[in-house]
Amino acid sequence: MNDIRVHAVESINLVSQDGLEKLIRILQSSGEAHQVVVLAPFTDVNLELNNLLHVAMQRDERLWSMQEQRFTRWTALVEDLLAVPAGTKVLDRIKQGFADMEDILRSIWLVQEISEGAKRYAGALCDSWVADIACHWANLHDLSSNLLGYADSQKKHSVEEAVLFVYGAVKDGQSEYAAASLAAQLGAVGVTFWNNSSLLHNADHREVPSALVIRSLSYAEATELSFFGAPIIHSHALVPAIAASLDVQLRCWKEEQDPGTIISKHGDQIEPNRVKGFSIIHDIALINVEGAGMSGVIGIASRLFSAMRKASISVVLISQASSEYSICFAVPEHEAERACATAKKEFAPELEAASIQSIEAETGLAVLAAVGQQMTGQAGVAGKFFSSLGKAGVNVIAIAQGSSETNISAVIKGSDSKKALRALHARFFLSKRAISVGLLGPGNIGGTLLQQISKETIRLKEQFGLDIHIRGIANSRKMLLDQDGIDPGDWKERFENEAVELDQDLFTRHIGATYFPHSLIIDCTTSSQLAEQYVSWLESGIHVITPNKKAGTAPMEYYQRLLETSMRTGKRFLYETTVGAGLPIIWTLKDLVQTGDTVHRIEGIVSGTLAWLFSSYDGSVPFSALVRQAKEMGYTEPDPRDDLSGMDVGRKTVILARELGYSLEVEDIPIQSLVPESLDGCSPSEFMERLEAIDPVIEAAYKEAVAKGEKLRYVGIVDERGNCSASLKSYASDHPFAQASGTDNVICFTTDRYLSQPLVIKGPGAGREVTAGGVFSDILRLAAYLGARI
Ligand SMILES: NC(=O)C1=CN([C@@H]2O[C@H](COP(=O)(O)OP(=O)(O)OC[C@H]3O[C@@H](n4cnc5c(N)ncnc54)[C@H](O)[C@@H]3O)[C@@H](O)[C@H]2O)C=CC1
Ligand SMILES: N[C@@H](CC=O)C(=O)O
Ligand code: NA
Repeated sequence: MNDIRVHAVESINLVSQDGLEKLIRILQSSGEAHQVVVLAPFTDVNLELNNLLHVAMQRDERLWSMQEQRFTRWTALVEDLLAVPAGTKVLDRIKQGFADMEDILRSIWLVQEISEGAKRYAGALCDSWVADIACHWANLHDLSSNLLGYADSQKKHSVEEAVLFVYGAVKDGQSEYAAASLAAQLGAVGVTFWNNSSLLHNADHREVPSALVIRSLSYAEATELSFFGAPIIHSHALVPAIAASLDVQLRCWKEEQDPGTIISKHGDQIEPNRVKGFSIIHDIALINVEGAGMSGVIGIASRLFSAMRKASISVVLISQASSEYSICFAVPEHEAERACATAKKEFAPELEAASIQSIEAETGLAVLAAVGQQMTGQAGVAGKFFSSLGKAGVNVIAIAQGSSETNISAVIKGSDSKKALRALHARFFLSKRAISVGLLGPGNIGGTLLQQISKETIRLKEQFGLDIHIRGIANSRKMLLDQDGIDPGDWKERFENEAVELDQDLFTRHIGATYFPHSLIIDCTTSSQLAEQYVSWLESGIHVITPNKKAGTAPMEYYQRLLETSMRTGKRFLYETTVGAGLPIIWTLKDLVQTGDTVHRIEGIVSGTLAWLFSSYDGSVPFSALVRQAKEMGYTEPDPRDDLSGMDVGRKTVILARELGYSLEVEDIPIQSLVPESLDGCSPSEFMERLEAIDPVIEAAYKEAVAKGEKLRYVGIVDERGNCSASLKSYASDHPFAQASGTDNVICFTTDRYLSQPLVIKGPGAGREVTAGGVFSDILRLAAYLGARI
């Protein structure tokens, strides 16, 4: 076998430096020693040429100036691209070509008619210039090249040069057929079809953005997909390749590095998926022929379809009930009326005799097909296909399975086609642990979480099959939605440019899309209004993860409903970071309770902000200045009054007490506020401006503690009876609380098992990294529930 590969380059602009450079790169990286490039007329060149011929036919005086402009453009191009002497030779040929063209234009002008021959000649002339330029360019880049007209190439059985450019007499769209035929004739190893639009995906990637590139197909699968409207594959071009058992590569010019799809004899056995792809034919009508008198009568179907054949109506799909009471078949919608009329004419006697009752067309439909040779005889594929459609609420109007069993087809409403494709794609191709994620509040924590996810996405997918698709991000005003996923490493710019006004319902519906195996909303806000939605999110199948304390401290009635809904629906509500940020507080407590320990008392420093403020404050820098720093560092609540008022600590103690089964409300517990009354009612920004008012209060408390040789610490307590409190205390310097530094939280659990020596958890309890890390752990915990082996 010759070491030759034939390339068909369709609709690709080679007449530019970028185009030529890319071509050389591609040819140089191709493994074969000899390459044949079959050029198809570049559409723009073609359009310009057609226009010129028409102007000549209309005897429009502008013809000659147009021709002059073309000449200037072509010569400038050659001068730009090619050095002397190669350039001079090409230029001479172009000059000669323009002289010939002038003769052709004059003859058209005279006879006012454009003959096919003139068109072909002019087209081939342009192609030959493109080939000439490309050929010289390749020679200049150390690829020995030659060019040949298509007719002459038909006599070739070997290729000597590194690259042979074949041009001319190939109509647009047919270069692939010509290339495949030439490849067969030359005994090439394969043929590559280059297109300029896209790679071949397992579903239309404009409708299913997460569609994947199909890597291998058998001839039968490729033919079937092309019949069902898959772009890129032209089944007629496959014919010579199939006859010669050639491998066919489908590649995209815009994605030079991607190896694309290989179509080969045994291509169905390479990829593990039994279903290779989904395709859809839009604008279909279903013609229903119904009548009790058809049952058992021989020849009805054959009369019907031969009538369609005679009328040249292409029948896309046929489905007949086994009762033979009805036959329905799909035709292109624009043929619906003619198909009905043809059938009515054919069966006029039967209609008259009422043995056929009706022949009617239903329009606005689409045919959806699953294609894959390995589906054959596989129980369950059809079940999965139809149950996915059912779950997505797509009504199946008719069903057909090709006798080759390479496809299963369903007729559905055209308006359902996007929904159907997405549902099928998710079910057949997305990992079972693909999660549609919506992030509310891309601030300190949410923003850092996105960074962390961005760094780990690939590893999580490879290691655990966990496929995180961030499909929505929203702040309090705007939202960014994306079907496939927003790159978490690059969300900010997209958010700034593309985000639209926030529509909470739309956001939730988008994240909860049924065609994703799992959905999750991460609430990184402090919003109570959002916390009130958790129950409905869980009800609609969306898991919830949050560092927001508002749901955990909502009125008991709602809180209990939330837990009950999570239990009943199996959708998770995870909130580890609501106490002690990333520290494992909630899960430790749950473990103690669930393993039968009795928790008597929880006492601790649970505010990272207050911990940092009191361990940093020594009177040298005003307390207010430290508060500003704490906010800068991302320790405080969005409104730092939530920390300084003790409310944040109060909320955390309530969350812990509720874990122990106590029923209580935040409003009912004593909380000591450090915020002077004068600052209570002002706005958050005004509060920050007038923060100095807090300094005397703290200074006095600090001096008092120092006088006793103690340190100030703000602590939360859940006592033996479940009473909670939050207050500022002072501790002797050998007390574990006094020794805490930075944002350290220190939480002591006194239990039956940890009685004389309480169980102590200590570590940073606020900050962007640790908190986002804690939220991320909750995501992985969720993934583990969903079956990931993490
Ligand atoms: N900062 C920390 O160390 C810790 C924070 N948390 C909690 O994490 C949450 C987030 O805190 P930060 O990131 O520091 O706050 P932040 O102020 O930096 O970010 C909050 C984000 O929420 C958005 N937002 C507010 N209301 C919204 C709404 N209704 N819909 C959509 N977006 C809305 C804001 O636009 C902002 O993007 C809070 O609940 C906080 O209590 C929990 C543990 C530690
Ligand atoms: N502002 C809070 C953040 C964590 O919940 C704190 O300082 O602890
Ligand atoms: Na925690």
